[in-house]
Formats: sequence, C-alpha cells, structure tokens
Amino acid sequence: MRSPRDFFKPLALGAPQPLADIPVRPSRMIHFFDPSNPKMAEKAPSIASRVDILLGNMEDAVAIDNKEAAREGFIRIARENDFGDTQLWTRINSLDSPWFLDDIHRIVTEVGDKIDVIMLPKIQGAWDIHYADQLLAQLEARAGIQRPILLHCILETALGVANVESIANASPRIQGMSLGPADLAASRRMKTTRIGGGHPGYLVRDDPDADNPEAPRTAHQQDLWHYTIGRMVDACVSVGALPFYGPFGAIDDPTGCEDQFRNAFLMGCVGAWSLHPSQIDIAKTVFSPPADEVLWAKRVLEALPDGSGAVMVDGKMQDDASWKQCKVMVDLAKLIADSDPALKKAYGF
Ligand SMILES: CCC(=O)SCCNC(=O)CCNC(=O)[C@H](O)C(C)(C)COP(=O)(O)OP(=O)(O)OC[C@H]1O[C@@H](n2cnc3c(N)ncnc32)[C@H](O)[C@@H]1OP(=O)(O)O
Ligand SMILES: O=CC(=O)O
Ligand SMILES: [Mg+2]
Repeated sequence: MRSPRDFFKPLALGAPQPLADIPVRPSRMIHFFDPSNPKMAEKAPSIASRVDILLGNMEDAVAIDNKEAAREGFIRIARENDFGDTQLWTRINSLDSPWFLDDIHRIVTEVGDKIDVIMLPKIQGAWDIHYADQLLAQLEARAGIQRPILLHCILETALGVANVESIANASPRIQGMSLGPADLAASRRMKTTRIGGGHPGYLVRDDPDADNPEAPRTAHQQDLWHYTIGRMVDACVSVGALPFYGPFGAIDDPTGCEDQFRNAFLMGCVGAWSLHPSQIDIAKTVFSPPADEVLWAKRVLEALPDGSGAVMVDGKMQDDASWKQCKVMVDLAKLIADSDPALKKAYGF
C-alpha cells in the first residue's frame, strides 16, 4: 500500500496535483452516446444542453468495426465543442482489450483538458486502478494538463464487487462508481437476460392462509440489485466518491426504469445512465429531490437552527440525526436549483 504521505502527490513529474475532494456537481444522468454513429454525434451539442453529464462511449454497444471511428468521433466532438457546465466523460475500452492503450493515450494527449472523467469498465481490483492511475499521470504530464482527470469505475464483475472497498480506496482519482448489472449478471452466472431492473421470478410469497390453504397467496417481487448497490454506496461514500446506478435496458418500460432509478436514489445514488433520450427526463425527475420533501426538510432545519436538541414538527420527533438527513436533501436541492430555475422556484430558494 502507498504511504499516506504520498497519496496526494502526483504519480509522474509534471502531472497535476491530485484533488483532495471530489467535486460535487449536478450528476443526475450520465447520457451515453456512440460517437461513431453520425446521427448521435450530430445531436451531441443539443443533448449536452439537456443533461448533467454527456459520455462518449467506446466500449460495449460500439461494434468492433466502429471502435476507431468512435475514438476519432469523440476526439473531434470534444475538440470542436464547449459544453459549458455539462460534464464531458468518456467510457474507454477495458484494460485487457486491444483498444485501451490507444483510447487512453489519444484521448488524454489530444483532448485531456476537455474531459472531466474517464469511465473504466470491468474493474476487478485496486491493481487495475494503480495501473491506470500511473499511466494517466504520465500522459497528463506529457500533455501539460493542469487539472487531474478523474476515474469512474463500473462495478460489473463478481471479483470487482468482492474488492469494492479497496477499489474505492485505490486512488484520489476515484470520482465514483456505477453498477453494471448486465456484465455483473453474466460474471456471477445469474440466470437473467435483462439489463438491470427486477425479475418476476425473484420474489417472496406470503405464507399460506392457515384456514384456507388453497387461497391464492400474494407474491412480492424483490430487488436483485439491493445488495450490490448497498455495498457500492458505502464504499463510495466512505471515500467521498459518488455512487450511480447504471443502465436500464428496457427503453420501452419508463415506469420500470423510474422505479429502478428511484430505488437507487433512495439508497444514496446520485444519478443513473440514460441510454436513450427518453430516459433523460426520467433521471432528471427521480434524482432531483421531490419539492414536498425539500420544503419539509427546510422546516426541520429551521426548527433546529444549530442542528442539535430535540423538537416536535407535525407530530414527529426531530433531532441531530434527522437534521443531518434533512441537510442532505436541502444541500442537493440547492445544488440542482442553481442550474434549474423551475426547481429553484419549487424548492422555495
Ligand atoms: C448494458 C451494458 C451497457 O454497456 S449499457 C451502455 C452502452 N449502450 C449504449 O450506449 C446504448 C446507447 N443507445 C443506443 O444505442 C440507442 O438509443 C438504441 C438503444 C440502440 C436505440 O436506438 P434507436 O433504435 O435509433 O432509437 P430511436 O429510433 O428511438 O431513436 C430516436 C432518435 O434518437 C436518437 N438517439 C437514440 N439514442 C440516442 C442516444 N443515446 N443519444 C443521442 N441520440 C440518440 C436516434 O439516433 C434517433 O434519431 P433520429 O430521430 O433518427 O434523428
Ligand atoms: O456496462 C454496464 C453493464 O451493465 O454491463
Ligand atoms: Mg458492462
């Protein structure tokens, strides 16, 4: 393990100083597009104006024959556009793929000053991060980049989940993680064929009625992803990084998508991936705190001005701990209100 004294020192001469704190910016959706697809590439600037994070994807969902076109397309889009407050990310190919080295080298040296975060797929353990961390420092130094590029890991292998805490602690570059339910299901040999979401077979059924054993019994579908999201949230938050839910593949099921996103939001995730323009507003709705909850949280903060003691608000006891919960809600609302006038009004700021 690296000495704690060295943790925030650059890993290459001339590389920028690592950040002590991960920047917290509106991050309700990471919108994926394929830069090798001319229609999607053309829409990038208009989509950027609707999303918190725009991500040019090079990995899965980009056909092998289009890998180089995706890389070139992304570099061109990054060079030609200034997306203002919208973060620009890329998901490069995995460390063991034939494209990784060119992806990271070309992107960092040619448009490294335009991107905020590189998403790394199929991260298995801290050793993957140590490799990418050092390589990035060398490339940043070569390109004269002033601001460190951050890393976002996809949690999508059984080994990655087993090592989630050490991955989170591996580098000050760790900006956050996303759950990758599709690759994770395959890696774990789960018997599902869906991308995220629930499964009608994963359920708990009420006991039989003792007086009427033949009566129909209600079954309750369970959340397949609860355990992994819980581990990911704790691993991320314990190092000041941000957890995200990943993809929901049923574009034709906005209700299921909203439910999956909301479970993640309630458990502590800050955002989710949007794969199709129709999922952008779902993420925006779910990951912006509801106005009634924000108004309530503001009342609790007002009732305990210094955040200590115990009082009743509308029949409910409030103390230091519920004050902190309310502060989380109000701080998020303020962050989002800064860039959303309609929500600013609804939140009463
Ligand atoms: C599961 C594991 C993972 O790794 S998930 C992450 C990787 N997957 C992706 O990035 C998928 C990204 N999305 C897509 O490729 C497409 O949305 C898919 C799902 C194939 C659907 O495309 P398509 O059949 O064209 O949809 P559509 O006809 O409803 O599209 C309407 C117009 O919108 C466009 N569009 C579509 N998706 C995006 C997008 N992600 N970003 C920007 N624009 C998008 C389409 O090109 C289409 O445009 P137009 O109206 O024809 O001009
Ligand atoms: O990359 C995402 C996944 O679900 O796999
Ligand atoms: Mg994946």
